[in-house]
Amino acid sequence: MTKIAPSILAADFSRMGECVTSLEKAGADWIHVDVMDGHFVPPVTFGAQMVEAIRPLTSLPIDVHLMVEKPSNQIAAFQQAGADLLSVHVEAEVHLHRTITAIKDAGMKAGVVLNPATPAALVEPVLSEVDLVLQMTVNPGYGGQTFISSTLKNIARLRQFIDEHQLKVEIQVDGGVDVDTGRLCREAGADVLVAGSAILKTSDWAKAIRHIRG
Ligand SMILES: O=C(CO)[C@H](O)[C@H](O)COP(=O)(O)O
Ligand SMILES: [Fe+2]
Repeated sequence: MTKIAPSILAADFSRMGECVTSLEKAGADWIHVDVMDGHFVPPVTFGAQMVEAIRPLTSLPIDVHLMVEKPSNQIAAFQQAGADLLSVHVEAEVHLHRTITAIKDAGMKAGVVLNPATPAALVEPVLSEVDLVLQMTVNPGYGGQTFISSTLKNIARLRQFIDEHQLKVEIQVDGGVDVDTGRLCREAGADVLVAGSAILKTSDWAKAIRHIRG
């Protein structure tokens, strides 16, 4: 079954705790935390302290999407805060293999992330080492953007590579995902759909999660 990872970027930040407990009740599979540093992407959001704050409120896996320069500097802080999965952008990390190894050595699952214009081939050498590959379906930095359909080709290519090599890697997609674009991503081979606006900006989160899951 397709997993749904609601992004708390779309939450009311003054009611974050309530938001996380409501998402769990509404049927979310993971909680997606978008960390932005004002350098890799223009906005600044939150860091390991947010993970520490929400960790006691949910038993769901906390899935951290690091949109930061020098992601290796953040590994210890997110491990101590209780993150389950740490994903780093291939565009932000020169020593990708070393950073993936450090994330796994710290006891977390490791993910690699591709921007829409980054060729999928760039992560193929490390796919046997990671738990997750995240294909961005918008340019990172903001919620509520329009899905970029040319990314579907990357999703299909990743699916083919993973199946051909019989790898245990989940394909996650993130950005502009709703009922319609979520279906296209599932058909292209995605396993985990991140959705912010299409869940949190509606009045019935359980219904939105059910419909996006398909
Ligand atoms: O990584 C992200 C932005 O960089 C967010 O996870 C993503 O944009 C989710 O928001 P929405 O579903 O509203 O597009
Ligand atoms: Fe994200």
